Parts: sequence; C-alpha cells; structure tokens
Amino acid sequence: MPLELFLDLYSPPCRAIYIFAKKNGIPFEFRSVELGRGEHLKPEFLKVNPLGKVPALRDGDFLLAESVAILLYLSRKYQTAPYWYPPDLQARARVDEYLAWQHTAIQLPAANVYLCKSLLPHFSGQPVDTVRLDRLLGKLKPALQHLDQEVLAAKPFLATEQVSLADLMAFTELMQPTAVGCDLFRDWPRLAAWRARVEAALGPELVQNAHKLVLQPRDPRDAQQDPRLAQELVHRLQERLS
Ligand SMILES: N[C@@H](CCC(=O)N[C@@H](CS)C(=O)NCC(=O)O)C(=O)O
Repeated sequence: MPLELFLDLYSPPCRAIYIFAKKNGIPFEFRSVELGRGEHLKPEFLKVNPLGKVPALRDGDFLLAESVAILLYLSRKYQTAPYWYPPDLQARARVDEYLAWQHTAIQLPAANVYLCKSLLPHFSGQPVDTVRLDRLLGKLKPALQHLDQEVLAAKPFLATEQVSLADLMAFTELMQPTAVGCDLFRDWPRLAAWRARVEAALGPELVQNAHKLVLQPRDPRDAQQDPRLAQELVHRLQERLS
C-alpha cells in the first residue's frame, strides 16, 4: 500500500505537504478530506487523526498528524535534497527554530484572518466583521515585521541561504489571507521579494496548482447544501475567533 496523505488543499499546512511531496517525487495516494463538507469530523477520518485535523499521513499501519512532523518524516524517509532540512548542526537548528516559532506567530493568526475574512462569511451568510478582521490582522503584524526587517535583512531565505522547510511552511501560511484579499506582502518589500524567490524555487506551476482552490471564490451554494453542518461550522468558528 503506498503512503497516504489526507489533505484538503484549502489548508496551508496541507499545501506545504502536497508541494513537498510533488516537488520531491514522493509517491503518495491523495486522500481528500473536505473540511467544508465536515469530512474531518466523520468517524472514518477520526480513526486516522482523532484530533479531526488535516494534514494526516498513513504509512502502512503508522499514523501521523501535524504538518511539521509529517514534513520531517517524509524528508527522512525519502532522503530529500539536504537544503530542505540541512544536516549541518546550526543550519538545521535555524530551520527548527522557525518551525517551532511559526505555529503561534504565523500559523494561528494567519488562519484566523482567513477564517474571519472568508470561511465565516461563507457559512454564516453574514458580511465580514471588519473590526474583528483589523484586530486579527494586527496580531500578525509583529511576526511580519520581524521577518521583513530582521530575518530577511540578513539572508535571502528564512533559515539558510537556500529554500528550506521553513520557507515552504511560511509561504503556504502567508498565502492564505493573501488569497482572500488580505495581502500580507503589500507593506513588506523584503517579504514580497522573498515570496517571489520561494515561488521560483518551488516552481510556479506547482505553486499555482496547489493554490488553485484557495485562489478561487467559494460558491455560496456549497454552504447551503447541509444547513446543520453549516450551523455547526459557524458555531466552531465563532468560538475560535471570539
Ligand atoms: N498545527 C497543525 C494544524 C492543523 C490544523 O489546524 N488544520 C486545520 C486546517 S488548516 C484543520 O484541520 N481544521 C479543522 C478543525 O479545526 O476543525 C498542523 O500544522 O498540521
């Protein structure tokens, strides 16, 4: 049985894994888990990841969640090019440093901006709460400033002189609000130049392919197909964003 990856390409950590697997020629079965259809809450998927979150991996009878753990597992199992996760002690520590920092500094606040700007209005039918959106964007600012004015003032990529897992994770996360009209790169010229470098290193076609879904406007009719699910998702989103 080939390795299985449980993904929804609306999700930034899923796109990081998808791009990594494709870019490195890692063979896998794409197991689609559509968050917008509540598939992550179904018993079949909860057997794969009891936390009910994507991405997840199944390799034989080995199950793994968390994007960073999955990327490291794939890089080790398939011995991918060293620049992704460099063997040098201190270069590797720089990648580790970013991957540890990004969970609360980037992943969480960027996801909240996306949920407030796109997913909540989609499922609730209500307009964007602009006061809440501004507050959530403000929470991202210190991290964007740090990347633009400190990290990228010293080197071309986030951890080393070459693209690494740090850049891959950051790229897909920062694209999430950007894709729905909250351009996180606009005020940060070094970050904008870095985005172009990362896109070139990953391959524009692959990047485009992975981001196709999130760059398209959602069809409002999708949200009305299962009103009970929509209500449940709105409740969860309101709780998370309050
Ligand atoms: N820290 C986790 C985050 C996983 C996560 O929150 N995934 C989101 C999609 S981006 C999800 O599955 N959300 C469903 C839910 O929370 O109900 C990782 O990087 O893998």
